[in-house]
This record gives sequence, C-alpha cells and structure tokens, in this order.
Amino acid sequence: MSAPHPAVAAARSAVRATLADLPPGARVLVACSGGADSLALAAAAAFVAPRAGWLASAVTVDHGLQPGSADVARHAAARCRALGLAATVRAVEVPGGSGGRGAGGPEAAARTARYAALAAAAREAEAAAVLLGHTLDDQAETVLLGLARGSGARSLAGMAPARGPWRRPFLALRRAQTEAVCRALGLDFVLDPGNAAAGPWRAADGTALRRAAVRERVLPALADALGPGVVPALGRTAAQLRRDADLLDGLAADLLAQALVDGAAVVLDVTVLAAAHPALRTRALQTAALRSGAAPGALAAVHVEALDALVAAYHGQGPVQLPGGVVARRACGRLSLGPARGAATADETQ
Ligand SMILES: Nc1ncnc2c1ncn2[C@@H]1O[C@H](COP(=O)(O)OP(=O)(O)OP(=O)(O)O)[C@@H](O)[C@H]1O
Repeated sequence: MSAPHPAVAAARSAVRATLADLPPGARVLVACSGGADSLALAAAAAFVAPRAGWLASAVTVDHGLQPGSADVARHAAARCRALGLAATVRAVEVPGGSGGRGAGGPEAAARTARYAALAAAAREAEAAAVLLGHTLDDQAETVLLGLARGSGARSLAGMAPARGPWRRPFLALRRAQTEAVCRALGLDFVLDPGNAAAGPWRAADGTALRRAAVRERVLPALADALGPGVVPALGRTAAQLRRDADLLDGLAADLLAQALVDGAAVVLDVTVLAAAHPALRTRALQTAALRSGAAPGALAAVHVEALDALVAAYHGQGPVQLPGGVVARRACGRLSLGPARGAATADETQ
C-alpha cells in the first residue's frame, strides 16, 4: 500500500494525538459542516477511530439561514456516511434568522445555536469528545480580531485545543492542508457562503462580517507585507498567551478567594484587593462581576475599570452599574456586588 498524501498523514496524526487520552470504546463526535476543514476531519477520524477502538460518528447542523441549507447539510452527512461514519443532521432555529437581530448579528446567533445543538448531540451520543475543524488560519483570524477589539490576553489566546468536550485537532494545520486532504481523498467540499465578506450574513449594523474581512483582506495583506510566516506566528502568539492567561487567571482566582468576605452576596475586602497587582485585581473583579450576575457578553473593559477605580482610585464616587442589572458599591472598606434592588444603600464617603 502506498504512503498516504502528507496532508492526509498530518490530519490523521493530529486526530490521533488529540484523542490519545481516550480509552478504547470511547465515543467521539465529529462536527461536520461539509466544508473542507471538517470534511478532512471526518475523513481522518473515520480512519483513525476504528484502529484505536474509538466509536466515531458525525453530526451536521442545519442553521436554516439560506435557501438549500437542508440539502447542503444532507450532502455533508452523506459524505460522512461514505467515509464510514454514522451521521445525522440536526436542524436548529436561529433567533432572528438571516436578518441578524441580536447583538452579534446572524453569525453569532448561528454559532450559539450550533454549539447548543452539538452539545445536545454529544450528550445523547454519550460522546467523550466533539471534534471541531478549526485550523491555524482560523486561530490567526481569532487572534487578530481580539487584537483589533482591544482585548486582553485571554482573548488573544484564541481557541483552546481542548476544553471540556471540545477538541480542535487541526489548530496546527493550515487551511490549505485540509483542502489538500479533500483533494487527495476525492471529497467534494462546500464553500460556506456565510464565510464570504460579501455573503448574505451581515452583521447587525450592516457592515461586512469582520471575520470574513480578516480572512479575505487583512491576513493576505499581512502575509504580503510581513511574509508567509505571519499565520504560524499568530498561532504561536495564541499558544504563549494561553499559558500566560492560565497562570494569571489562576492567581486572580486565589486573590478573589482571599478577598471574599461573603461569597453568597459577593462582598470583597477592599484592602486585600488594593494591595494586589492591577493585572490580578482587574481579573478578580471581572470574575466577581460575572459571579454576581453581570451579563457575560456585555461586561466590557470599561466596566471592569470602573470597578477597579472603586478599589484603587476611590474618592467617594457613587455605585457602578454593570450590565445585567448588577450594581457595585463601596461601603465601610467592603466592595459589594449584587442585583441593583438588593444592594446596600450607604456609600462610603471618606
Ligand atoms: N453547520 C455545522 N455543522 C456541524 N459542525 C459545524 C457546522 N459549522 C461549523 N461546524 C464546526 O465548527 C468548525 C468551525 O467552523 P467555522 O469556522 O465555520 O466556525 P466559525 O464561524 O469560525 O465559528 P466558531 O469558530 O465559533 O465555531 C468546523 O470545522 C466544524 O467542525
């Protein structure tokens, strides 16, 4: 038997390495959109799983956002079956449809619905892992998007190779390699129309999708100006910042535990917080805000900075309102965070 195409070999070994901790008999779900990345993933899983004793199957989510989406989903599932995987299609209802109501437009709404459907499929199949086909190119896009948003290290750390049931074996593979896998194996993949900047999924404000713009315009321009190593370099940035962010988050969790006077109501000792490094203090405050019910998608750096000012730049300022109906106020050396109505009323004035 001749050696497999190098891209096929790379894809198989990436899947094998990602699942190496799973015992024989473990069930694995491949999330397959029918695009090149996830079809190459399905092919690699279909090859590797039986040899390692894992039970692999595939699921395709039909977002129902474009005419013919059900056919595209059926086609993807049929490709997976031809590869030897049991495959199902799950249709989801995306709130707002392709009109894009909601904060992040149709792309974000579709993603939320997709991950919920994949998680449900994983629960039903009792899968130990769900494989996603994100590549190094996707990771580079994520890092650039985070950088342009003014995000911190956690966001610049990009997507995790493994987190909970989600595993991304292709984070070190280029998109060109997954396309090479499909060509080598004769798999016809679809081009996701939602991924095109000029495609039908538009952000809520009518601007072209930011990720698609980064993919089509920004990364090619960067590679042109800085050289082809820019995508792997962005991937390395993500990996390094992931380690840093893990360390800082761990230390910030310790700080929060030390500062917590009353966990149920999220009351913090200002003196403990004020003595800490701002990098840890702001992380601890962000966690405290989320724990007290602040809305995760809407809590921004500006809110955390206002909380930090209550600790480190206090001059008698009033309470800080956080998204999600949470209010933070300082009184008697304590910072309390909680629902707007139940919070203490006496502000500390020095
Ligand atoms: N319709 C779908 N059905 C099943 N899996 C999907 C579907 N769409 C995407 N996926 C999975 O997610 C991976 C990433 O897809 P894609 O790059 O389109 O996502 P995205 O738009 O970057 O959003 P996110 O990064 O949040 O998943 C795919 O390789 C595939 O594993």
